[in-house]
Amino acid sequence: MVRGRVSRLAVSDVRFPTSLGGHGSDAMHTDPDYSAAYVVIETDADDGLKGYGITFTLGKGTEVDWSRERRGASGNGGCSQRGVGPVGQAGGKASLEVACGHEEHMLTRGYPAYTTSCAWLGYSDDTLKQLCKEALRDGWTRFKVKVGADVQDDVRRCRLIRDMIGPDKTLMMDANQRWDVPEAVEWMSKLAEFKPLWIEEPTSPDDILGHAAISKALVPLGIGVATGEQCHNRVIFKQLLQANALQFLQIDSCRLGSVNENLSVLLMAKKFEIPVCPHAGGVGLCELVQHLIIFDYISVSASLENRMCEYVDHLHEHFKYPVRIRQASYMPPMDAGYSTEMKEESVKKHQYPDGEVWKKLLAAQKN
Ligand SMILES: C[C@H](O)[C@@H](O)CC(=O)C(=O)O
Ligand SMILES: [Mg+2]
Repeated sequence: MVRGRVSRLAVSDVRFPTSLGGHGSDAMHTDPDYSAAYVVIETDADDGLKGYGITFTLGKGTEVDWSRERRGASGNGGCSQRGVGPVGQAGGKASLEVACGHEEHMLTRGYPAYTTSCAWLGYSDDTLKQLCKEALRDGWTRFKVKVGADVQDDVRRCRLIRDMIGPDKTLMMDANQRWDVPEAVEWMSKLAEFKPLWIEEPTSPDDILGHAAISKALVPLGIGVATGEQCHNRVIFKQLLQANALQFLQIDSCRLGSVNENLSVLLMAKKFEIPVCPHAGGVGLCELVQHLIIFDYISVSASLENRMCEYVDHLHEHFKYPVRIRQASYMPPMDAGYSTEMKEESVKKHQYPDGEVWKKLLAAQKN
């Protein structure tokens, strides 16, 4: 039920200097500062009802989103008044019981995750080894490594990570759109010995037929194609599915405009029997997408086969309701809402360019 009317809208340009540590770096984005256009919508409701929205960017992109949101054009973020949807609305006693069983599974075991935190492209070999060691100790069994800038370097780093994690753990690779179609096939034939489950974003995210050609060429190597983190609407996903262009579908909670757009993609993936393995990380993407993927399991796909959600171990401390990871799985959020709300103090400190953190950094750069 709607309570109150919108009385104020505040947009903040929030940036985190992740580039300083090489976090988030890949073949295309060598020095990203994980950032967000963060929106707070106030209402005149008696109980002080507020909504929160977020759009993830790599820094400069916030300027674009910021001006759009001030004009009221964006709807990418989630207003945090809803959590994982009510289970068992599918109708009938049988489906209600199945949904309750799946809900129970989530509550006890959580939703399986993989980590990207060990192997950003800008990390040294020593950092990669150390982070793999720690991740294995913490129970991680699925790992993603960034590739695509230099093939010899990729061979070395993939060998390193495969040696660290052993032959039985799952390895994924992510090229962040760096290649053209023939290059993607050639490059992956050189990395096939490391047994990747998928190559992610092998080429331009808009090249649907290119993805289809790569998918076809990689079948004999046992490598799937994953994509979706840059797909901005359900029509692109529809065409990717129709063209057999992907074997793993990666929704992104902020890139797709609204929860509804995400839900329609979940339904299409179910129809085409393609597993959804969401993109996450960035600023708040893990917090948001956990709701969607747990909903997918309970109410849409009802399967965990070949499914996992990305996890990146940065910036959760800035959220009021951060994700909870246990044994490499997302434990269902227990608070109402879409987990979008950031801590006021974090927003204040990281405002660009006037927050405390940026004032210091920008002054140091001048000297
Ligand atoms: C620039 C981002 O860090 C990007 O590398 C993230 C990504 O591709 C992923 O997590 O997948
Ligand atoms: Mg990616």
